[in-house]
Amino acid sequence: MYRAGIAGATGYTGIELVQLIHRHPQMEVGWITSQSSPGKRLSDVHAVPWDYPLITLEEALERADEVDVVFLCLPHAASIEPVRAVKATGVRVIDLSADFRLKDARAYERWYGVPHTAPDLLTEFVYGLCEINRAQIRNAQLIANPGCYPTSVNLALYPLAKAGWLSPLVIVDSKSGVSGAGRQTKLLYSFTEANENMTPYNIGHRHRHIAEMELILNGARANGQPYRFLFSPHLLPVNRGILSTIYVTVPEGVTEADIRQLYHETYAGEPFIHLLPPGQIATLRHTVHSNRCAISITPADPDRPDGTEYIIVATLDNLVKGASGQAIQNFNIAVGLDETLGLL
Ligand SMILES: NC(=O)C1=CN([C@@H]2O[C@H](COP(=O)(O)OP(=O)(O)OC[C@H]3O[C@@H](n4cnc5c(N)ncnc54)[C@H](OP(=O)(O)O)[C@@H]3O)[C@@H](O)[C@H]2O)C=CC1
Ligand SMILES: CC(=O)N[C@@H](CCC(=O)OP(=O)(O)O)C(=O)O
Repeated sequence: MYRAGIAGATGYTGIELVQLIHRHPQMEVGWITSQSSPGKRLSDVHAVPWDYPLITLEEALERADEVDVVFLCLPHAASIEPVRAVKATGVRVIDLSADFRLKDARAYERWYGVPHTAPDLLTEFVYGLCEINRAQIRNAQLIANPGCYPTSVNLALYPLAKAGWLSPLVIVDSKSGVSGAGRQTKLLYSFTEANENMTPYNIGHRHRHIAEMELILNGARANGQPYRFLFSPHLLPVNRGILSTIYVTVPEGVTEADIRQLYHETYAGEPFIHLLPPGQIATLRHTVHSNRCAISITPADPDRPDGTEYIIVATLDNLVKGASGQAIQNFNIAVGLDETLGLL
């Protein structure tokens, strides 16, 4: 049995991890932390039947060697020092924050607005996008779990980028459920503000998740100019789920059948990629509460069979494939378990 420590277990990704670990036949909870409620029990904070004691992060780090893996479910910038402490014990780390996703400290500072205090560790982390980086994830000690929006966009576009069929300007329109913002009290995320409304935010070339799209999709491209991303996220009044609508133009002569074959070949045998057949479009219900990413491919104009414009729609659950489910998948791959354990 593998024992897991969860830092930030009272947050949305943390409580999701606790639930997933309870379904996992070879994992159990070691210790869990809270910033504001140490001394209480998990069942005092969440409506769950598990009353693990909540301890401080400091105490947890002293007990890092009691577990086989530490999941860090902390706000950005709060993971950096804990990573140093856990790394020194040799225990595996899966960081759900963005602190170790980028390879370059300047990019981190540009997108996150603060200098990175452990730039030496950035290149030691593997970017845990399971379907794309599986080989590097095997046996990795330090794994940076991807962001929720970029998981949807990168899985949706990776086949096109790798084939050199992705147009240089990538326009992405995404919607996220409110849990994507974490368990916070900002007015924008209150029920009365979010409900019966839809709010675009950080639209264009402003959102920090563009850095992860650049990392994976520019990395997949064999040659040519880097892609330019226009990415417009929206706050959608549902609890969970991400839907990304992506507008692409493929080269002349590439047919819908070619594109479908490319996606089927790229994702052959992938347990968590659901490619929708012609005529179907991915919806939130295809993926909420699952670790799946659903992808649909739709020619833009039904009257132009030789048209080159397509709309790719990708959906996932931001707390599962977009966070804690992918973290478990990463753990399974890293230690050599069947990667679907606890996730089906
Ligand atoms: N929500 C989502 O859909 C996704 C989130 N992520 C990333 O995962 C991480 C966690 O997100 P999420 O679960 O939503 O966040 P939440 O705000 O819901 O939870 C944060 C957790 O961290 C604890 N905490 C807060 N500040 C500190 C601190 N300074 N030191 C130690 N513990 C602290 C909180 O404790 P308490 O509340 O008990 O005080 C809580 O347990 C973030 O980096 C986020 O960007 C990634 C993908 C998707
Ligand atoms: C709705 C909402 O606010 N979503 C968050 C994304 C949350 C997330 O995934 O954070 P990471 O950066 O760790 O990936 C946002 O747009 O900032």
